[in-house]
Amino acid sequence: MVECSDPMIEAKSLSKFYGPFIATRDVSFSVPQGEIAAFLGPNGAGKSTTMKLLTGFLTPSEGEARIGGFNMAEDRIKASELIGYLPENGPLYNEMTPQGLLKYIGQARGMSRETLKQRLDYVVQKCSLEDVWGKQIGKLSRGYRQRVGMAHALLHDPQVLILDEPTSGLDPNQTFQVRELIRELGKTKTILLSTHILSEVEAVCDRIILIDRGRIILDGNVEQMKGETGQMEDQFRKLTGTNVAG
Ligand SMILES: Nc1ncnc2c1ncn2[C@@H]1O[C@H](COP(=O)(O)OP(=O)(O)OP(=O)(O)O)[C@@H](O)[C@H]1O
Repeated sequence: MVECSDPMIEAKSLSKFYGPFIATRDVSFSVPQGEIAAFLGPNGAGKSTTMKLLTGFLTPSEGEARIGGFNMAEDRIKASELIGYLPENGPLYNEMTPQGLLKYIGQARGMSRETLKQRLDYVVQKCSLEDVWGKQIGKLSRGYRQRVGMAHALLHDPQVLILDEPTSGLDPNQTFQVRELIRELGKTKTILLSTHILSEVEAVCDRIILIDRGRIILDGNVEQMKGETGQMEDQFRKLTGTNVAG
């Protein structure tokens, strides 16, 4: 367990340019230990790009990503060990089964047999994977693939979770279950999650970071996000000038 006086998640002036196109510009925020922060913004605002920069899947054009005080560019292995990352669409190995994939990942991470068994039991139960444990991932529904991705992110019991639309593709029962799981995990972990479901934010998050066209336009609590009308959707529309994504 890293005891860290620095923020657990820190974006410092992160910019990502694709040729002349600016995906993110000067994105700065930090999430302290034990906080659940929502990362909101319209489609194409730069949420996934920022999450990929924070997790080291993309290299920033400018700026710095820090996890648990470790600079992702300089201490990538130490920083990565602290992170569980649920990417937007996989990557999952379609020809493997959840059982095969998660065992393989646990072994690659150097887990002992006993620890791996305990962690597999935990993620199977928490992510409700019993029914699909031996099926090919490529043949699973979107919701089940999402749950395998969540199990992948949780397997090594990381201190920091970066979850890109964790409830996307889930039915209402599963959405409720994952929300409860995130709430439970938030008691001990630091979480940054992106979502388009504003009710979810109110239900689980302490903090809201809103991005639009690559720039942070609000960083505050739920009350600040509700604004004058007391409705997050109104404030979202007002600040981003677009329709609320559903
Ligand atoms: N490899 C790339 N090359 C060029 N442009 C890219 C690339 N990857 C992302 N972009 C662009 O960067 C912008 C930000 O994309 P990003 O996926 O981060 O948005 P997002 O906020 O996660 O959107 P969504 O809510 O739709 O998932 C978009 O305009 C996207 O088209």
